[in-house]
Amino acid sequence: MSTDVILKVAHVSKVYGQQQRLIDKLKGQPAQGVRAVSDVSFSIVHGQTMGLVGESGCGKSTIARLVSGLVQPTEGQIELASTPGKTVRPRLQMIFQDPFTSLNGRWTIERSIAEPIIVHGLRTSKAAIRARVDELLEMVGLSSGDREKYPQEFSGGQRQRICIARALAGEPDFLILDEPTSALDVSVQAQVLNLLRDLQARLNLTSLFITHNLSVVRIMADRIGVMYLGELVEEAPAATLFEKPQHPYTRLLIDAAPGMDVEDRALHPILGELPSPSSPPQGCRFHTRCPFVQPKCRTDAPEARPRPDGGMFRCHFNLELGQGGKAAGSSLANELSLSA
Ligand SMILES: Nc1ncnc2c1ncn2[C@@H]1O[C@H](COP(=O)(O)OP(=O)(O)OP(=O)(O)O)[C@@H](O)[C@H]1O
Repeated sequence: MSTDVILKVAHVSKVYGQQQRLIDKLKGQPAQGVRAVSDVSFSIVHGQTMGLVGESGCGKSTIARLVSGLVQPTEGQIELASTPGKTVRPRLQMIFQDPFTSLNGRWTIERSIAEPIIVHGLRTSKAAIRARVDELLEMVGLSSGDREKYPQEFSGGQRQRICIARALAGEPDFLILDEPTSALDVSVQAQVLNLLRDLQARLNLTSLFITHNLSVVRIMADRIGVMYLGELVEEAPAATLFEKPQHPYTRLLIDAAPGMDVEDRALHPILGELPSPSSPPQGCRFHTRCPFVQPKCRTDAPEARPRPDGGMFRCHFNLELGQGGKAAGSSLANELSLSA
């Protein structure tokens, strides 16, 4: 692995529940598994954030669980390295969606934040641990006066700040943030995102940021991966992905997100229903909803193709803006065309 690659995910797949159910056995049917993640590859270099975006059920949280080691891949490899210059085993911390269940309600804030410091032996004396807890509280916009309080005494946004302080207390080489602001009031989301952006820059954090919100991922990530039915269908630097999406699904998601406000919480629904991950369509998985579908798409699964910016996309065709540009009232399929 090159020196500054912290996370490398190579051809990873995850099938849940592959054991044959009795009912299927009696009916003579094969075991049915949910292929939650299929042949996903990406890398994250030191100091960068990769955003993973996609509709509910596309496999984002499964990627988080695979990277954190909570579940094992059915196929493929995941390698995690330490920050350049460090010699200890790489450390990973997670920040979850729900700050209400992520903290132990019987522990003071000080105990919650001090625990990773003690477990990893990062400070040893009582005074040094306390000083570090205070420093972390200040870093996330809270104060040393909050040390003796319990999680119940804080609002959702404040609790998420405490979860962030606790995650940073372990001095992780890698952070996974799984929908860290989705459970918060809209007014609080932007504050927590601003804090995370500030910390990213100050601490040169390396992270995987999972969200179903396109505007959030645009603000937070250096690179973005777009997932559809367990597959990474496009991956590219954030700026160029939004400028020139190559996969029809990415293009439709961007087009369907008016205004791109942080408050704009969910991905806007796009045409058609999401097929079941237990029986994904043959050929290109997106063909049942693609406005540009061609006969080949129904039979052949597209390989990953390179983008000029070093990213990749999985489509047999090239997406091009039509001659007339964006005409009012016309459908997306009329504005864009595919070329082989
Ligand atoms: N433990 C499990 N056993 C069986 N199927 C599972 C399990 N966990 C997830 N799945 C299935 O795998 C697919 C991917 O789920 P996953 O939670 O990774 O998606 P997601 O994109 O994170 O969705 P959400 O945003 O709703 O959490 C879904 O069809 C889900 O029902």
